[in-house]
Amino acid sequence: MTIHIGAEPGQIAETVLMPGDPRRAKWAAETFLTDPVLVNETRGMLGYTGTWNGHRVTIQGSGMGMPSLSIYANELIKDFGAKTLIRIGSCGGMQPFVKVRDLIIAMTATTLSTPSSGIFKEINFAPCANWELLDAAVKAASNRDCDTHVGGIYSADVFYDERPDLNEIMTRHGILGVEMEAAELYNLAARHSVRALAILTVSDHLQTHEALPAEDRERSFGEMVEVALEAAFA
Ligand SMILES: O=P(O)(O)O[C@H]1O[C@H](CO)[C@@H](O)[C@H]1O
Ligand SMILES: O=c1cc[nH]c(=O)[nH]1
Repeated sequence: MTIHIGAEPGQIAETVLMPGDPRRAKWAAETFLTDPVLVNETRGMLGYTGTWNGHRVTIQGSGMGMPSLSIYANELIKDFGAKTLIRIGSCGGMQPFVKVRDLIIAMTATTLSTPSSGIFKEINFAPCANWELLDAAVKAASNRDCDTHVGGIYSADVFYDERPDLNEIMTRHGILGVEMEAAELYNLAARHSVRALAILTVSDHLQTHEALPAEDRERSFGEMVEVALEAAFA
C-alpha cells in the first residue's frame, strides 16, 4: 500500500495498462479481463487486476497530466514492481490525415516541460517508446480494421492552451496528436529500466473540431485496449 495506491503487496501485476480516465480503467477491466478485482480506489483513481489469456494484468488510472501520471507510475514501478506500462489514452488529432477514432502509437513525445525537467536541466532528453512493445503494437494494430499512425506526439501541460502557435509548430513538424502524459511515462521508464508505450485513440481533432463525447472516451476504445494487451504479451 502506498500513499496513492491502496493495493496490498502482490495485488499489482507486472504489466499495467494506464488510461488517464479511471472510469476507462473500470470499463476496460470489466470488458477485457477475466475475474477483475478492484485493487485501488484511493482518490477514486480506480485500479483493477485480472487476467488476459492467462496473463496477469492491472489496469490503473493515471489521472490527467504528467504530474498525476508521475505519482502513479513512480509508485507502480518502485513500490509494486511494475515492469511494463502501457498508456491507453485519448488524444487530439494534429494532422489532416489523422481522423477521429484512428489509433496513434507514439514513438516519441515532444514537450515544453515535464516533472523530470528539474533533473534534466539543460538536457533535451528524448523520451522514446520501448522498441519491443512498439513493434508488437504496430503488428497487432495491422491485424485490425482501424487506421493506425506511428510517429511523434506532443505531451502538453495545458489542455486549454492560450498559445495556438505551439500547436501550429507541432503540426508543421509532423506531430500526429496531442495528449498530456506520455513523455513523462517514457522518461520514468528510461530512468527505472522498465518498458513503456503509449497507444492513443483520436478523440477529437484540432483542425476539424470534431469531438467525441465523454461517454465514448470512457467506453468505446476497445481496439486500443486489445492492441495494448497483445503487445504486452507478444
Ligand atoms: O483520455 P486520457 O487518457 O485522460 O488522455 C487525454 O485526455 C485528458 C484530457 O482530456 C488528458 O489526460 C489527455 O492526455
Ligand atoms: O490532451 C488532449 C486530449 C484530447 N484532445 C486534446 O486536444 N488534448
